[in-house]
Amino acid sequence: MTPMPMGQFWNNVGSLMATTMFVWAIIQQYFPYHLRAHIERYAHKFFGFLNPYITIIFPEYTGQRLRKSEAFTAIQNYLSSRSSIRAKRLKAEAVKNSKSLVLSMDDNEEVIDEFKGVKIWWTSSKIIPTTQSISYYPSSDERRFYKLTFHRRDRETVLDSFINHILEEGKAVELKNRQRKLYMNNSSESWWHKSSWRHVPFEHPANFRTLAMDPKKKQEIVNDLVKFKNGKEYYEKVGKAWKRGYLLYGPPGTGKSTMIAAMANFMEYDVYDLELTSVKDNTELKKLLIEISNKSIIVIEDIDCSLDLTGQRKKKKKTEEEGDEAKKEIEKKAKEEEKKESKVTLSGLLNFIDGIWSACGGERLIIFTTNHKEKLDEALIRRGRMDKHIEMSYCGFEAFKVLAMNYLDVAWDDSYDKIKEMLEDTEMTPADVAENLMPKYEGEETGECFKRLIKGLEDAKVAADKKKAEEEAEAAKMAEKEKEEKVKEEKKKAEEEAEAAKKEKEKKKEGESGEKKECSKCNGVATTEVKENGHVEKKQNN
Ligand SMILES: Nc1ncnc2c1ncn2[C@@H]1O[C@H](COP(=O)(O)OP(=O)(O)OP(=O)(O)O)[C@@H](O)[C@H]1O
Ligand SMILES: [Mg+2]
Repeated sequence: MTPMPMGQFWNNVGSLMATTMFVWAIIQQYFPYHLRAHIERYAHKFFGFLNPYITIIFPEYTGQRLRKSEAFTAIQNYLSSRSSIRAKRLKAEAVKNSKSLVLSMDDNEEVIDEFKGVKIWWTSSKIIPTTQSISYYPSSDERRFYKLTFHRRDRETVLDSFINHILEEGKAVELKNRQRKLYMNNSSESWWHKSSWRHVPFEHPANFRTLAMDPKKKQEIVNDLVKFKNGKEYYEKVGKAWKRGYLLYGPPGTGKSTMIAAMANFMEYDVYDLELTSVKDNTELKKLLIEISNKSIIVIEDIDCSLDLTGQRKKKKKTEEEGDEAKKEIEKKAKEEEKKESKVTLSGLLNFIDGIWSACGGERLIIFTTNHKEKLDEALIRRGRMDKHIEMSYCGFEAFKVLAMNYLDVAWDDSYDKIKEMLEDTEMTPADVAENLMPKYEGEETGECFKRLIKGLEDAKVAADKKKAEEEAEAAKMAEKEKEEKVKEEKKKAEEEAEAAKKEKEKKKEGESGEKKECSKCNGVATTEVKENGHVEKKQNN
């Protein structure tokens, strides 16, 4: 048999395709829906019989688009190392302080992979819905996916070992290229954002070595973090979600935010900085929670100022005195403000931290910071929600030694004993100590910096003493005022009592003179006094 010429072959393929498309168009036009479904099923079977290739789809999101699929991310990372060799259109992303680029396949690209002699095709695609629906979230309908195609004779190799291989490799690549990120939540008004979080690379240089605090306390925190990081099995064993809450409290400038950054660097976690005031309501809070990845720190700074978490909304101001127009205007403004105001409640936040949803994903730290621990609701900081309470306090001598090393590169010297005494005597935040220690011009001497600190401490002491004296004077004034008030009150009470006694006496006197009159009336006849309806009647005795 003579082989078919190439031109004729392509002619035949072309006409076959044209016929198929024509037949399909007719079917779509004239066949009722249920018949079409039957035809489609059989057509699939028929083509499946002819087509020896199997495909597996890995969509980007799982569970009704709530969570990003781990498999998708792993494949993305795995392919990033492969596509640089084979794909022609690549997407580039800078990682690790922009020192290297990670390349991944662009949409609708294909790469050919090989594993144990088996040939595999990867395609990256996205489906853009054809329906002209009007949506607030135009881009959120795009569905990206990876398609894996292989010959059916390689089914075992692919399903049994290749898929495991890519997941492991993908995770390894992710670890290698991981650029940690700092996330912030999008305002609920910015509906055009696909995700609820935006991010920038996390590049804070803080670490536990440079963090100034009592070394024992610092070591305790480090031990706690290490225990948490290695605690996957332990948490499973005790049936607890793999998360831990820290409450950092203390005056401004004592290193709470610095501690968070040091923790993130130590644990190699991403940081999610949650701004509660821009979260619309509890449902949105849950949505944010679901999108948070594992190995992360969720931070809510200044929790006492974030929201009115008692569930009480601001009371409307009285507008009675205002004119009608002004009243309407004020009401309109109040309504607008209420619309903008976050409706997140305390119970919503409690559930966010320790509710059923909080167990979606693991290996998470939740950190609250506050300047006023006493203002927080008991339920919010109970163990289980905030497991460890860490007080960040004023700069002690140990903390000072760390700062001196950080800022001036000097170890402790006995000649500065004065500073030690002063630090014990004065309350100065590490932020202030650090600022005093920092050289102010190129080549400034260490001694100069210490002198500045001593001067700063002296000033702080004078200011603190002055403040204390003022407070004491104020307290004495208040006490004096209270005493005066008390004396006044007692005097008033005594006067009132005297007045009441006087009135009573007069009443009694009046009563007696009345009785005497009656007696003169009854002229020696024995009588009995009977009180009836408030009237006094005299009845003659029998
Ligand atoms: N314990 C500390 N160790 C090292 N540096 C510190 C420490 N505390 C404060 N600092 C320095 O002071 C600056 C302010 O500290 P930080 O922002 O961490 O304070 P904070 O407690 O978060 O304050 P606030 O309550 O106002 O948010 C930091 O930039 C840091 O350089
Ligand atoms: Mg802070």
